[in-house]
Parts: sequence; C-alpha cells; structure tokens
Amino acid sequence: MVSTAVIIIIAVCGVVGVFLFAFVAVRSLKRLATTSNPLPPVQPLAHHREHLVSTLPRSQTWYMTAQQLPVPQPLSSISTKSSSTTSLLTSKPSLIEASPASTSSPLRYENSLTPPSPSFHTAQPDSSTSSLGSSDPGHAPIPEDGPPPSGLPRTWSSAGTGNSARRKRPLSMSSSRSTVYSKASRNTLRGTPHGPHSRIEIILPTPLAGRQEADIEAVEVADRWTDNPSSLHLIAMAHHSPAPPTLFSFQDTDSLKDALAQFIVKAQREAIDKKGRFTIAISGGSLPKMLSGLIGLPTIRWSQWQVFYVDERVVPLDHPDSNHRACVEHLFSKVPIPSENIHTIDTNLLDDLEELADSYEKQLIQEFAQKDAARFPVFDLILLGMGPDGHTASLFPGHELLQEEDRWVAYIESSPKPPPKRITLTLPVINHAARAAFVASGKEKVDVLKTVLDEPEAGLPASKIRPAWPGHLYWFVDDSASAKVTYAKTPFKL
Ligand SMILES: O=C1O[C@H](COP(=O)(O)O)[C@@H](O)[C@H](O)[C@H]1O
Repeated sequence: MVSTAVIIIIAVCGVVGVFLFAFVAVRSLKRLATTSNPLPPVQPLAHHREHLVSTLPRSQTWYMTAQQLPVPQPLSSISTKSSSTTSLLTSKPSLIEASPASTSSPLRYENSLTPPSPSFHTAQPDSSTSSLGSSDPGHAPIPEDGPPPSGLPRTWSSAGTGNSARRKRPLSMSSSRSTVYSKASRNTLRGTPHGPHSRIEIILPTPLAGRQEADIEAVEVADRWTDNPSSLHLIAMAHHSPAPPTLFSFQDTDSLKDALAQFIVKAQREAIDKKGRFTIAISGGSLPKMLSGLIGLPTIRWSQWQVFYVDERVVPLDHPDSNHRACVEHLFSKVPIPSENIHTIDTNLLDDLEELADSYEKQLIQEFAQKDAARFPVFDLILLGMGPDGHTASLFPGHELLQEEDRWVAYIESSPKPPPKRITLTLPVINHAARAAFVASGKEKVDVLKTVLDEPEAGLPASKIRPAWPGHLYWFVDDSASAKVTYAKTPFKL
C-alpha cells in the first residue's frame, strides 16, 4: 500500500512540473515571436486609400507613390499679377513677375449645400429638408456602371469629338522622371502598380500637363494627389451621378436679389472658414445688376474674394459690351474689393484670341493649381446667366465648344450673339464647381427655362450644367420666368 504522504509528494511534483513546462513554453514562444520578421508599420493613409479605391467599380488604373515622384519644386515658371492702383476699368498688366508662392492650402472639397437626390432626370429635389441641402455629401449612391458626369477626366468620359478651334499644345511633358504618360491622355501619370486596389490614375490639370515648362509644377500637383486623402473624394466623385438642380422661384426681382445675396454670403463664409479665400466666377449680361443685394453687406470679406469672369467679350474693359465693365458699374465700384482680386482679361492681347484665352487660363492656374490639386479648378461658386436661346457663358447651342474636354478657357470667334469674339470658361470647369447658380428673370426666359429644366434631353447648353458630385446647381428665377416650368420648386431657406 502506498502511503498518503507519497501520494501527496507525487501530486505536488506533478503540479510543479506542469507549471514549469508552461513557463518554459511561454518563454520559448515569446523568443520566437521577437526573432521573426516584424510586421510593416500601420499606414492609416494607405489603408484609407485602399479602402476608398476598393469601393470603386473600375480598376484599370495606376498610380505612383509619393516616394517615386520627384521632389516637389517651387512654382517658378508661372507668373503672377501685381497689385494695381489703376482704375477698375483700365487695362492692368496681367502677367508680371513671379511673386512669392502664395500660402498653399490643401484641397478641401466639401459642400454643405448638397441636396439629397442623385439623379437629374428622374429625381426631384426634396423640399422637406433645408432648401440648400445637407452637409453630408456622401448620400448619393455609387452607380455600378452609369456614365461619368460630363467634364470629368478624359479617361472616365467618352472620347472627344474633335474641335477645329482646339489650340495646339505640346503633346506631352518630359518623361525623364520614370513617369509614363498614357497614349489616351497626356494628362495621365502612370506609376508602378502597388497592390490590387492601388491602381489609381493621377490626372493633372490640363494646362499644366500640356506644357513642358510646367513639368515640375505638374508633378508637384500630382504629388499632392497621392498624398492628400481628400483627393480621393475627387476619384469617388467620378462615380456619382450629378445631383438634380434646386429651383428657387421668387415673386419679384427684389426678393430674388435678396435671397441671392444671402446665398452668396453663405457660400463665401463657408469657403473662407475652410480655406481663407473665396473663389467666384461671375457672368455678364443681365447678371451683374442682380448682385446689388451685396452692396453694403457688412458680412462680406471682399479682400478674401478672388473674382474671375465666366466669360468675357473681347473688347476693351471700358467698352459697353464688356462683362467686366457691367460688374464694375453694378457692383465693384460700390464695394471695397481690391482691384487685384478681380481677374480681367489682358487687353494687350485683344488681337490674338488664342493668346488671350491662354493668358486667362494662366491666371486660373496661378489661383487654383497651387492650392487645389485637381485637373480642373474647383470654384466655390459660379454665377451663370442664360440667354433666351439656352446659351450660358459663351457656350452656344450646337457649338463645337460644348465638346471641349480639356481646356479651362476657350475662345469663340463667331458668337451668334454680338460681340462675336469672346473667351469663356469651358463646360468641364463649370461642372467642377462646388456650387453653380443660374439667375434668370423676366418673361422672355419663360420658354427656354421650361425646356432647360423639364426637357434636359433637348441638350441646350444650360441643361449641360450639372456640377459633378458633390457639387450642386441652383436656379434663382422669378415667377414670370418659371411660369411654365413643371420641375419642382423648392421654398428658399438658408
Ligand atoms: O452674352 C452673354 O449672355 C449670357 C446671358 O445673358 P442674359 O443677359 O440673357 O442674362 C451671359 O450669362 C453671358 O455672361 C454673356 O456674355
């Protein structure tokens, strides 16, 4: 018989043995773990990018990592305007020496004025919410295979139809920096594939992409594309349908002017809060006099406005046909806006339309390409008019300029409406705005407004304004212009 003492001794030894074994096993495992290859560091930005890009339906794209791109250089070849003390109506030297690079602010493409419904043709605006939309731009669903919004980078849009008025540009930039430019588009940078979801394209601003001297600047822009997570917003943008426009109709032009002024003030405040500046493009024709509601408003920070013209007639700045002159008469002569913040055409180039359009494009590049790294400038607000024939800006029905996909500024030599020579922002530029607003009043617009809003398939130029998601289009009209429209009206509230 084994005594109880022996049994106790055996039990104690067994327990101690188990503990010793467990201790040794844990230590060995730990040592093994520390000598194996460490995991790569977590890269939140890469994960964010991977996640976003993986939600996109198409994957035939490529990208370069920030390390593969050349070191960004300061912008040197694009000149800037100097301050001018001359009258608002006299010609300013438009492109003078380079100034120190202005403070660069990263692209923040947010839009708190976006409405809920994603389809222009089928959906009607939801008037139950704020008439200026919600602050969440992410509610529009991603269509699986729908057509891309017009004006998006060429690789996502249908092939161009050719344009005899197209200006000649160098075909591509230097490719000496292990950078490949696709045959399909001189604006596309290709890099080494990085992973199954990392094959994104870098689309350069067209004016930069087309110029050898802008090579370095273009790559700098591309660099920010890869670094800035919000640029992915722009990629995602290509896969959303544009939102349906919001139609505000007012009893008379005075209430229209007041509401328009409030709307502009709100857009200005949001832009300045985010980026410290407000970029606006203004049309001519009847529009400037609709801006009188802005005069004397203490909430406007004129020194932070950067004003461009949606289109300009090729005439001296003090000519009665000049859109700039109309804006000065109705607004700028009555408010404290610095003259250098108003970007006029260079009247030294009135005899050379191509040069004139190029020089205006350079002004845009200077304002936008350094700060907003996108292929097209993203205006905070574009104010548009519409002619009785449905034209807007200097984009006329049936004109080949409606097919333009690359340029920021184009020219027209034979406008159906006098004067014949004009320059104009192109459709892709207008359709990249954060907000665009048409202003139309009077019974002479009644038929065309009905066609544009109720029959967009008729294809009038004004119907082609459909800012890409999450941008948004508003119509500020009076009741006489909207008398025949069946498109849903939204009560105005900020
Ligand atoms: O010629 C032009 O016409 C349109 C529309 O003008 P409107 O007088 O009918 O409002 C205008 O938006 C554009 O800027 C102008 O150059």
